[in-house]
Amino acid sequence: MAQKTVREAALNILVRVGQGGGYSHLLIQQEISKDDLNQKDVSLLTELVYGTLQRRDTLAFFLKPFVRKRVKPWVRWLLYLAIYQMHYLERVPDHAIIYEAVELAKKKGGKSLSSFVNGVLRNVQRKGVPSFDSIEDPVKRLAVEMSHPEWLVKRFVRWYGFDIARSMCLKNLHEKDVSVRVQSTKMSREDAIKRLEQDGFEVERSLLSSQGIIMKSGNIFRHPLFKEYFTVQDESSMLVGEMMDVEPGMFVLDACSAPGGKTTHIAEKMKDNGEIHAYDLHAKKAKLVEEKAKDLGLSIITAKPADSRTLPDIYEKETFDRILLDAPCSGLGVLRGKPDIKYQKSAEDVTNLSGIQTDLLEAVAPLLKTGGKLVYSTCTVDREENEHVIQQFLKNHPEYEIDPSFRESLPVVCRELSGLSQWGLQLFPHDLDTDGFFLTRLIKKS
Ligand SMILES: C[S@@+](CC[C@H](N)C(=O)[O-])C[C@H]1O[C@@H](n2cnc3c(N)ncnc32)[C@H](O)[C@@H]1O
Repeated sequence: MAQKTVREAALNILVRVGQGGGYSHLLIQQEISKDDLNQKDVSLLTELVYGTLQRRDTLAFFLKPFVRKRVKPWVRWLLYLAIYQMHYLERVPDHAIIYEAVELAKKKGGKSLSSFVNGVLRNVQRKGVPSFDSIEDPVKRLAVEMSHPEWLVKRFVRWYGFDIARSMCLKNLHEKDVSVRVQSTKMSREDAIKRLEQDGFEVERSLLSSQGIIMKSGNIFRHPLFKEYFTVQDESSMLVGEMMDVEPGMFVLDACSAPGGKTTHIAEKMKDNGEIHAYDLHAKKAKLVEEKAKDLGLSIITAKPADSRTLPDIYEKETFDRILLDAPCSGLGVLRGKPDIKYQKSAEDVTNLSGIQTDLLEAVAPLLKTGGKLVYSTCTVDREENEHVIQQFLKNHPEYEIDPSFRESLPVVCRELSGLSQWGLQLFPHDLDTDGFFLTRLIKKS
């Protein structure tokens, strides 16, 4: 695909995301599979879409002094796309970026629009973008500079203070390395690393999971062993499987399991011996868990659709040795890979989700055996969905406590992190370059 066409494809995706017509990561995936893109095109498309979307609010601030009238959404996205490249990317000279934007404007909107786009971009080039110093309020300034909505920045600052909020927002703007988990009943991590290095990949060992490998270069999705031996999973998610403290032969419940990343990890930890009962609200999603287990050659997982709030109707009390509640959440920890989320979620969503998380926890808690362990996790950095859910639960359930061995069973690199509290571990994206993630382990006292 010619570079100009990649820019057009990027613009089309941005416009669709802006209209609420799809998620950026899925639309990029669709575009990649539709066209025969080479690796360079794929990288450029991904960079243009994510970069522009990640910086949307900053780009709007940059553009404001140069556009006084209302413009159509696609024209606005075209200008954002061009200013993103002019301001943040060094590879392409400004005149080439402006030329391509003007050509695109001509193709989509005719001569007068192309003159408008040309005029705006030439002005931006000549006068430069406005300085953030013109925004007096520090929270507002941070929100604009880091392109995060103000309500969210306010919340981050309220929970964690200005410095952590700033580091987190900054990290959210940048892509992270892909990490994978090796199917440990089939291959050791060392053998996997040897094989990948022989095949030209650069990799690092994860410090959060003995099965984790961080890909520093190379496209793991195209590796011949990918489907049967590897699962793409953030290191923070791998930590959940590690912290489940399972053994072969156990009876395990995974209450919110799709697409099955953690379920299959737990099965691997159990050496595919025992039983895992996996549920997800949607039948289609529960199928994904079964398919994932099949690809990896794991036999102990049974996945079914159900609202896990109804599981007490299916199971006797004190049935399971281990329970995982990897709860549905706002996803505010995964903004690096899914920038759309920051513009879509609201404080009200967070509150609603914390209600669902509490209900799920209340429903599954009676199903744990005395002496059994329950891991609660989310991929968010919001206290209302994390510590507050756990605090409230423990207040109402004196039979439960935080597992006293939780802290010492964490990997060494996690033990001094600022997010480690009496309620669990809040991983920030800037701590260990993972997603933002919360996890804790409760134990039912005997
Ligand atoms: C964070 S995701 C789970 C990710 C999964 N554990 C993994 O590692 O691949 C949360 C899941 O909970 C499911 N879910 C939401 N509400 C639910 C409910 N009431 N009962 C069961 N599953 C639910 C969603 O469909 C979603 O797949």
